[in-house]
Amino acid sequence: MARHLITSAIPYINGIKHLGNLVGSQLPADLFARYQRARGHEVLFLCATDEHGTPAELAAAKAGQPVAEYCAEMHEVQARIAEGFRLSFDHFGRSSSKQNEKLTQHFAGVLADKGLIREVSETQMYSPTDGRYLPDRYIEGTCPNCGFEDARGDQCDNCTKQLDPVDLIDPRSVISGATDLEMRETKHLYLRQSAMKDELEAWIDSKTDWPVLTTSIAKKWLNDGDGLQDRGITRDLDWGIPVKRGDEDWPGMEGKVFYVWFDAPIEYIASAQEWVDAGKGDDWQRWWRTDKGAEDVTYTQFMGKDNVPFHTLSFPATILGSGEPWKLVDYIKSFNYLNYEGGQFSTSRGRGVFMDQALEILPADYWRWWLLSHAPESSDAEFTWENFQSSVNKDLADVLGNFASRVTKFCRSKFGEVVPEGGTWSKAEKDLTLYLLLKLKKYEEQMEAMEVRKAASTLRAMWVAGNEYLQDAAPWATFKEDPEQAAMQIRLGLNLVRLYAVLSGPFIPDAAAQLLEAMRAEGADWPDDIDAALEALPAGHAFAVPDVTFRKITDAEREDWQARFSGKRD
Ligand SMILES: Nc1ncnc2c1ncn2[C@@H]1O[C@H](COP(=O)(O)OP(=O)(O)OP(=O)(O)O)[C@@H](O)[C@H]1O
Ligand SMILES: [Zn+2]
Repeated sequence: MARHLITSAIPYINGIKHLGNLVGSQLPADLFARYQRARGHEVLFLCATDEHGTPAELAAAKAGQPVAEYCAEMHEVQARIAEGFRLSFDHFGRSSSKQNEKLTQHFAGVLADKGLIREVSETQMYSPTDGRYLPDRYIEGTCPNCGFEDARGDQCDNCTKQLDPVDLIDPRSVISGATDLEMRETKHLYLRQSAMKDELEAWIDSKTDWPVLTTSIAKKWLNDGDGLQDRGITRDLDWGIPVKRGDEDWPGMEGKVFYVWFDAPIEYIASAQEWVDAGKGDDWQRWWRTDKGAEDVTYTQFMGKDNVPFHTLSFPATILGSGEPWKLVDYIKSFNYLNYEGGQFSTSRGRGVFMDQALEILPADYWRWWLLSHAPESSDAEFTWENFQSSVNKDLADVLGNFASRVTKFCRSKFGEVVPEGGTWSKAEKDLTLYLLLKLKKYEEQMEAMEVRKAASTLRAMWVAGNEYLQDAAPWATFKEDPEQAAMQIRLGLNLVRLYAVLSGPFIPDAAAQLLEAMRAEGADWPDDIDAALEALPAGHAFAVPDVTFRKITDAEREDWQARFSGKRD
C-alpha cells in the first residue's frame, strides 16, 4: 500500500470561488485522492482557506464586519460548498489557525538562524489620520497616465497601467479619504531566495516528469531578468500572523505581520496538525517529517498557473532553507485557466458561475463531469453553456444514464428484479471484455499520471462500449428466440452497471454510489480482473431499478441560465 499526501491550492477567503478556481485546484485534487483511495492506498487529502492579507481586510470592511469574524463565516460557507461538490478533504483547515501561527513563526526563526533572512529599510505611504501604513490597494488617486480619478495604488482600472502609489496625483486613503499622506521609512524582512537559486534550480532540474507548464514557469522566475529575487515576507498590516522569531519577539518588527504568501503554504503542514488536533487523525508527522515516517510518502500538489512560482520556488525555499527534514513536494500538477463565455472568470468583477450558484441549478456530478472532462491542461479552456449542455446530455444522460436505465428496466420487465440465470458468453462478450481490459489499463495509467481529460475520455469510451454492445446484442430481440442468451446479455449488462459505478466514482461520486446501491453491490473493490468483475453479481442476486441517474438539460434551461449568468454577480 502506497501513501499519498495530496494538497489543493488553498482558496482565498474573500468570497465564494468560481468554477475556474474549482477546476484549477480543488476538483482535480479530489479526483486524484478518490482514485488513490479506490486503489486501496492510504491518502491524506488536505485543503484550507487562505485568510490573511489586504483583500480579506477590504472584503470584511465592505461587509461591515471585523475581519476575524468575516473570515470565520466565509470559512464555514466555503466548507459547506466544498461538501456540496463532494470534495473529500480529510481536513479543511484555516491559515489563521494557532497551529499555522506557531509553525510560520518557527520557520521564520529557523531561516533567520541560517542567515537566510535580511532586514531591508524602505519607504511606504503612511496615513496619520488612520494611524497606519497603507498597502497599495488602500490608496487611490488620479491616474498620471489617463486622468482617471479612481486609480488604485497598484494599477489603474481604466487604462490598466501598473502604478506605484507615489505615481498617483492627489493620493487619498481608501479607509478615511484622508489626503495628508506621507512617505515614511519602515523596516521589513526579506527571504534570501537569491542565495538559494542554485539549490532550487538543481531541485527543479531533477523533476524531469513534471508538467511543462510547471517547470517552464519555475524556470522563468529563476532566470528571467536579474534572476530569482529576494522576497519581502513581512507587511505593515494588522491582520496576519505577528512577526516573531520562533517564540521570541523580533526587535524592530513590532506590530508587523508576515506576508500572506509566506504563511499560506505553511498551512499545508498546519492543516495536518489541525486534523490531528480535531481528533480526526493521530499522527501528522508521519506525513510531513521524513525523520518521523514520511520517507515513503508521495506528495502531490494541485494549483492554477498563477500559483506555480510560490510552490516551485518560495515554499521550497522555506522548506529547504530550514535545513529540517520536512517532506518536499514530489509532483506539482498545474492548470491553465478556464474562461467563461468569451472572457475571464473574475471574483472581483463577479463574472461567471460561482460554486454556490452552480449547485443551486444542478447536482455536483453534472459540474464535476463537465469540468474534469474539459480541464484546462495543455491550454486554457472555455466554459460555454452550449458545450455544457451538449456534454452533459451526451455523456451522462444518453450514454451512462441511458445504459443503466435500459438494462435494469428490461430485466425487470422480463426476468424481475434479480440477475437472470442461463446462457454462455459468445464472441461479442469476449471481444467486449478484451476491449474493456485494454481501456481499464489505459484509464489507470492516465489517472496515475493525472492526465485528467484523457482519463475522462477513456472512461467515456468504456461507457460507450457497453451501450454499443447492448445495441448490437439487442436482448429485447434475442429474448423472443433464445431467452437464455438474452438472460446472459442482461446479466452482463447489470454487471457492467456495477463496474461503471466502481470506475466512475472518482469523477461522479454521487451517481456511482446511487448505482452501486441500486445494484445492491456488496463490495466496490477496484477490478483486478475484468472477467471476475463482470461476474460479481451472480444469477439470483436481487437489485433495484435506479431512479433517473442523469436528466437532460433542455434548451429552455440553457437559455435561461445563459441569460441569468451573463451579468455581474451582486
Ligand atoms: N480561471 C481559472 N482557471 C483555473 N484555475 C484558476 C482560475 N482562476 C484561479 N485559479 C486557481 O484557483 C485556485 C484558487 O484561487 P484563489 O482563491 O487564490 O483565487 P484567485 O487566483 O485570486 O482567482 P480570482 O482572481 O478569479 O479570484 C488557485 O490555484 C488559482 O491558481
Ligand atoms: Zn489610467
